[in-house]
Amino acid sequence: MPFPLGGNQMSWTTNLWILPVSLLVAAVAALIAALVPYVWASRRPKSFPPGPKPLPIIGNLNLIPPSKAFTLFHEWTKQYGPIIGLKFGPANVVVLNHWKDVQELLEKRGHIYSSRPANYIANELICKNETHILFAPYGDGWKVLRRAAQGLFTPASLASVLPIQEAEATQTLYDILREPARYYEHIQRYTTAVILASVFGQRGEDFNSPNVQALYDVQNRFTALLEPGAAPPVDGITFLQHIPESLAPWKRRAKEIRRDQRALYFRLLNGTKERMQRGVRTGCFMEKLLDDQAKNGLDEEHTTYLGGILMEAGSDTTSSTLLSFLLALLQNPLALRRAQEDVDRVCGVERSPTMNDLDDLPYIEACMHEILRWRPVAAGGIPHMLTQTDTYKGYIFPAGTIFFANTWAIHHDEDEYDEPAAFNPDRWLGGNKFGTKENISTVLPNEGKQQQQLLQQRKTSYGWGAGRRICSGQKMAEASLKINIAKMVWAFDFAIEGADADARGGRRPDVSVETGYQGGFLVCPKKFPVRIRPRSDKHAAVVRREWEGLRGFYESLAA
Ligand code: HEM
Repeated sequence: MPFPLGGNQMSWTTNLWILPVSLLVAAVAALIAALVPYVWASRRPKSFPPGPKPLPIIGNLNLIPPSKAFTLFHEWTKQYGPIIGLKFGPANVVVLNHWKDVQELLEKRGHIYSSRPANYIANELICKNETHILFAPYGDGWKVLRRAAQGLFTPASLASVLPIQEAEATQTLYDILREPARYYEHIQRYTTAVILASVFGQRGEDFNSPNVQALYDVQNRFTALLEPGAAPPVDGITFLQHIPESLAPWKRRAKEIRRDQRALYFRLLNGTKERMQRGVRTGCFMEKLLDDQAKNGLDEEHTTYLGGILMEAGSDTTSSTLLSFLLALLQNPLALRRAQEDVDRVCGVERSPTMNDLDDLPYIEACMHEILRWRPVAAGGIPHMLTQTDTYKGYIFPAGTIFFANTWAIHHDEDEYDEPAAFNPDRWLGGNKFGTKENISTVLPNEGKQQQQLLQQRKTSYGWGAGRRICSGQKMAEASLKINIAKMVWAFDFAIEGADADARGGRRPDVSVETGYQGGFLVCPKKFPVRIRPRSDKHAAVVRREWEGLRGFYESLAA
């Protein structure tokens, strides 16, 4: 039957030609119809904060680099001010670059600024059923997970983890003494081993241990898949979610990550369960979680994932920060000497620092604050989503707007900090609680009440996020950072590889966040050349002796 277009005088060949053209026209019309809502949605909303002009459909995505966008946003503050409004396709995005706005919005108005944006790959393909506390939307599911997680972070639980953190830091010194060239892996091992022991009661003896390896492998693949460009923009242009798996390699990758992640998390949980069945308990967090499963309202799946995700959240965040610290020492050798004076004053050469010493080590504390400021590990912030329309400083933020607290800009603000690009722990001394320029954070009596209140609520670091989603593991991470910083500077001299005694010459490492750091979601230095030597034979002997003394402790944990 001829195609009824153009009358009966048309030949059959013309009809055959018209058929595909009309199909094409219909397809193009359907595509245009499908895209119209996206073109419409990529326009800037009314009274939105200033920002670059968006393009149809993609909005400002053409301007956003695949990683380290936080430095670009910081740069843009000169043009647009501290609150920047952007369009990521149809999504409204606001970047907050000043701590005061983070405090006013994410913190004070936390009841509406605490959800997470849709993340199809993380929430629907990899960690289904709201099992991932970091990605879960604000609501009952997240609240149950958060409440259960808090069990690990009560003062009593945190105190019970301190001996593990100290023991693992002692092993890290021993590992670095034996194999200084593998310093990077030894530090990565430390953070995973602490969570393996405190959460699962299991041992992460070496970076090559199967569980440590499996964690970093799955974690790296997971974060790589979430990087912009690794998959089509399925959260903005949602019909792309329906691409069949045979045409979507990213779906296959997600499936494989899910398979390997589940295998690891269930293997760990089963290991803990088997040990409990044999009547052996280490007091780890999973034991409590399994005992209280009914009370916590967590099923097997959510219990397993909570443990696994604590390991994810606590591993490369803390290790990347410690690695940045070593890099910083190469930029500022004076800070190393000052830190060594601090620990020597308290410990001498007979023993390395312990948890009990930390309150007497102000320079070590200053080093921790400074490294969190200089190289905040989640520098661009973890996105928060607004759940109802809000107004602020004359702007209107529609419900669903995504907020980033740009920690990089907050902590590199030249109005707040002297020479923000320099690693200088001294800025935190002399009672300077925020490491800021003189007097800038002082609460003045003649200041308005609201301003006074704001200054009183200021956080030392915004590197832990803000509001109801603030990092649950902050206290645990701080203890890890301080004990490792204290022990490492006590035991070793860190210098530029190939340099003379005054650290002149040699292979200068690249400290630039742009070029010396890996791409990706977390700010982690690339492996850098560093010469690590024990400060003396005596220091080396103490490191060996202290490690030997802890053998029994390590053996109490399952391999
Ligand atoms: C230097 C180390 C660490 C840094 C800088 C860090 C930073 C952060 C940041 C920025 C967030 C997002 C906060 C927000 O959305 O406002 C976060 C969330 C979280 N962190 Fe950490 N973190 C660290 C270590 C840890 C450790 C050791 C643990 C646990 C063992 C942990 C557990 C969590 C959890 C469970 C969340 C999810 C909170 C939620 O969405 O409700 N973190 N962390």
